[in-house]
Amino acid sequence: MLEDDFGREVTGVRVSLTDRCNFDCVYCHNEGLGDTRGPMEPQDDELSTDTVVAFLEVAAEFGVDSVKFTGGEPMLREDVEDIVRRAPDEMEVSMTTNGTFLPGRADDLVDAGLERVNVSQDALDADAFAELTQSGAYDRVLEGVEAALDAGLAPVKLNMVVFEPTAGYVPKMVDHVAENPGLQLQLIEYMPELAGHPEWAIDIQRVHDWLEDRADRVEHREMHDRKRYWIHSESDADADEAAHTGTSLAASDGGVRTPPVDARNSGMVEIVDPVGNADFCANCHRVRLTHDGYLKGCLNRNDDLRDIGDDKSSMRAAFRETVDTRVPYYGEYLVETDDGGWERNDAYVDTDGDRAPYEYSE
Ligand SMILES: Nc1nc2c(ncn2[C@@H]2O[C@H](COP(=O)(O)OP(=O)(O)OP(=O)(O)O)[C@@H](O)[C@H]2O)c(=O)[nH]1
Ligand SMILES: C[S@@+](CC[C@H](N)C(=O)[O-])C[C@H]1O[C@@H](n2cnc3c(N)ncnc32)[C@H](O)[C@@H]1O
Ligand code: SF4
Ligand code: SF4
Repeated sequence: MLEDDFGREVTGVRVSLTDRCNFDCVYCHNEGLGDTRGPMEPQDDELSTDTVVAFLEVAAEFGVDSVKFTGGEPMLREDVEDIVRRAPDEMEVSMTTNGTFLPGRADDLVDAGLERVNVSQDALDADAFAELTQSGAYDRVLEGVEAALDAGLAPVKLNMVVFEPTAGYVPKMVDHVAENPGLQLQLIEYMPELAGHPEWAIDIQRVHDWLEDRADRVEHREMHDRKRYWIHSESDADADEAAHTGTSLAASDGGVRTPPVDARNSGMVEIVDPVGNADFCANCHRVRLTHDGYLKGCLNRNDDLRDIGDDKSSMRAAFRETVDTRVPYYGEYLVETDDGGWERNDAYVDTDGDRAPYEYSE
């Protein structure tokens, strides 16, 4: 297993299969690949099926035991099933998707070896969903979640980005997963680093505090030192109160409610809180492959992109170099200033990437 200079072993790879998407979510960081907007058709710069598989085989040689397929929207590619089928047996294979293409394909993905899936769902309300994703596909996403559950993917995690426009929906989403066996929830702190709009962020600690108050059990996940809360669902009356409390989660004075009185079921809620979190970065064990064949050591960086080339020897070299040079983003690449802000560490001002950064536009 390869380890970087900060003692972080690399155990996972995240592979963006495309930078295209059928949604245009207002918050999208697109895993650092620039805008998702553009043609929907397959593009010439996308890695071939064979290249993705060869890269995974190289990663397995280095002891990597999990792969996450992401995008853009990974299921816009017709060969996802093929790639999953050909992934090394020793790897846990998962995918993060907006869910719209799961109906009709979830069974084939399971046959191919997909073990679990994360589906992005930011709200339980069609209008809010449409506003956030700039799409009218709410019902289709719900069908996608059902298809994933029916196909036996376990767990099915709902990914919800928590920021000003969604914070009010947190309590309902928490109840939703507590009431539906097979579902789990990831509350993802809004990351403005690539997407801009820092003013949309809310204080994620308030969500931690609120969950802590409701949880029967709290666990720490080794990866990123993330916290997991096990939550009972509430009676309908409590859910109404929780929805009200959710509105106050978005308000500056915060909102903490009393524990549930009528517990029926239990669900897992995990908080993904990377922003300004040096502990999160100190426990980061994955490298990323872009849709057009560049390795990067950190989601937030685009100045260290390394071409994997076409053959396994260049892939091995790029992998080793990427691990050798990867650094925790918060705490090392960025260092905290006296006034609590973050500035780039002079040691990393001269970077040696092979490629110009991907671009975003408003
Ligand atoms: N900054 C940062 N954000 C991350 C990292 N991993 C996940 N995230 C955030 O969480 C989002 C959802 O991640 P997913 O790809 O669904 O899955 P995951 O939580 O990383 O992995 P699993 O829980 O194991 O499925 C990402 O798109 C990021 O916004 C990371 O290493 N660094
Ligand atoms: C970039 S998407 C790619 C996969 C797929 N299209 C989807 O939406 O699930 C991966 C995850 O990143 C999350 N995400 C996108 N932009 C984000 C941001 N600015 N802050 C936090 N999470 C974000 C999305 O919610 C989604 O769960
Ligand atoms: S569905 Fe995923 S990739 Fe597409 S715009 Fe939304 S977050 Fe970005
Ligand atoms: S080092 Fe980069 S990719 Fe890893 S957790 Fe920190 S911000 Fe995320």
